[in-house]
Formats: sequence, C-alpha cells, structure tokens
Amino acid sequence: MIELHGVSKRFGDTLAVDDLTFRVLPGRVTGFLGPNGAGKTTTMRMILGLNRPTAGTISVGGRRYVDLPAPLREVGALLDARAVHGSRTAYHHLLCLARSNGIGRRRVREVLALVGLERVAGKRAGTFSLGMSQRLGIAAALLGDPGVLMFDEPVNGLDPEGVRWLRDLIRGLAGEGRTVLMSSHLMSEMALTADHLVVVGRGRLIADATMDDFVRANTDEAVLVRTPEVDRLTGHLTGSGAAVHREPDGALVVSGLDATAIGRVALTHGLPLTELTPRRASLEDVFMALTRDAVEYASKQGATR
Ligand SMILES: Nc1ncnc2c1ncn2[C@@H]1O[C@H](COP(=O)(O)OP(=O)(O)OP(=O)(O)O)[C@@H](O)[C@H]1O
Repeated sequence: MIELHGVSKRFGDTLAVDDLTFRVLPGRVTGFLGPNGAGKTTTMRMILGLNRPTAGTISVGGRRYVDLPAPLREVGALLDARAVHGSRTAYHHLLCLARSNGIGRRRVREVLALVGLERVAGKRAGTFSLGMSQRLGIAAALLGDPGVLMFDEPVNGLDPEGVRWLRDLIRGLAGEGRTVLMSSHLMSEMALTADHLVVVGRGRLIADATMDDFVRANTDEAVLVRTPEVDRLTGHLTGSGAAVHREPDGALVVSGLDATAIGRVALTHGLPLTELTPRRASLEDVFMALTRDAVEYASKQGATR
C-alpha cells in the first residue's frame, strides 16, 4: 500500500502538489490522472524519495522510501524511460541495478524475457526506440519482484501489440495482489486498465473513486431511443414523467426514465422500438468536464470553450 497524508510540494513560486491525501491499495490498478502539470510526476517522485515533500508524510508498505533496506525489492518504478546510461547494453543496465540491490543474474534474464527484449539484450540502450526503452524501464521496475509498482506514462511509444501486452501485464500484477499506480493521458487505455482512479488538478485532489463510480457519478443518465412513431412515443414518455429531446436525425434522448421503463411504455401502447441504448459518458468525457477548470496548459481551442 502507498499512503500519502497532507502532502505538498513547492518549487519556488509553483505549488506543484497541494495537500494531497490518498491511499493506493493492493490488488487493483489505480489510475493516476490529471492534466499536464497537475503534479503526477512530482507526486510519484516524492513517493520514491527523489523529491522531498514541503509538507506531509508518505509511506510505502508502512515505511518511508528512504528507510527501505532494498528498495527495488519493495517498490519498482518506471518514471523516465530515457533515463539510462545510453552506452550500456540493456543487459548491463539491468545487471548494474540488480547488483546494487542484491539481485542475481538469473532474474535479469527473466525480466528481459518478460518484456520481450531478450534478442536485443546485448544492444546499447541509447540506440533503443521509445517503445523499447519503455520495455527496458518496465523490466527494471520488475527486477526486484516488488509488491508495489508505479508506472508514469508507460504506454508512450508502444505499438498496439505492446499496448495490449502492457495492459495484460499491469492487470496481472494487480491480480497477484500487488499495489499498482499508473499514470496515462490515454483515457481509453486507462478505462480498460484501471479499477480505481485518483484524479488531480493543479496539485489538488479532484476525485478518489472506483472507475465505475467516477464515471457514473459524473454522467447524466439518458437513454437513446429510436422508433418510427416518434410523435406518439414522445407524447407517452412525457406523459410518464420523462424529459425527451429530439435529435436532428429523429433519435430521442430520454432522461428521467430508465431503459426498462421506456420499453414498458412502448409495449403498453404498441409502439415499435428500433433502438433502446442507455447512454453513458466515456471516461474521457468525464475527465475533460471535471478537469476543465484545472487545465494549466490548454490549447487555444480548449481555452475558449
Ligand atoms: N524540478 C522542478 N522545478 C520547478 N518546477 C517543477 C519541477 N518539477 C515540476 N515542476 C512544476 O510542478 C508542476 C507539476 O509538474 P508535474 O511534472 O509533476 O506534473 P504532471 O502532472 O506529471 O504533468 P504531465 O502530465 O505534463 O507529465 C508543473 O507546474 C511543473 O512545471
């Protein structure tokens, strides 16, 4: 488990992290979301003891990172995939890390195989593509077989096969009971990977909820209905207390009644339905709506909305 209590971090005039309190629990993937500059990387760096909090406390498995005797065996992290000695081979890079934490050569071979880099283990890391560097960073995170894992934007640079592989790997790690915290700007991927979300904006906590609750709580439930009998169905639905909005293509967007109730109204009056689809916002829709005010570096188009 990772636990943050009242954590803040100031860089000069910038309050990068502002009084964050949350827990990352084992056995599930926690997605760490926030617009650019929201403080995600700074928070992860503080968890790893790379930045010292200005205020507050952080513990990993009940202890501060600096108090962990063999940190790689407790916490594995991918923060910056390019942060390797470019002249070292992938194998040598991992071997150096392993040695500093009392981990044997066999494990180095194992993690290279796990991330699919066996064939290029003897190549210099500086010649790797971004996707290969990400795989090497993931191998490094897994080296000590740690119970806590953090991945900052791990999907960057991966090809579609790699994206799917990483999703399965991350879900598998959580399935084994590990604590997994992962940031990504790819909302569709996050929706497929994470069970729980911690959302930040301008350094502050915006939400800490399960994926399902987060989307449901921020969605206006509505049902998309199509029928050849638009006027009659609209009349009966409004008569039953629903609000009905007619789209230009003739579809009805109905709120105030769920799909079952709408189906019943149609059946009672003998009106055919050609579509009856509960509408739910996507994670991306909800994220954009909730963080709109917290976006620091908006594009012009976004800023004028
Ligand atoms: N070493 C530093 N010195 C000064 N300011 C910093 C430093 N590191 C981060 N910041 C500032 O802290 C804020 C949070 O940055 P951080 O990189 O943690 O955000 P993020 O959520 O990871 O963003 P992104 O999604 O763009 O990676 C930003 O305003 C950034 O400019």
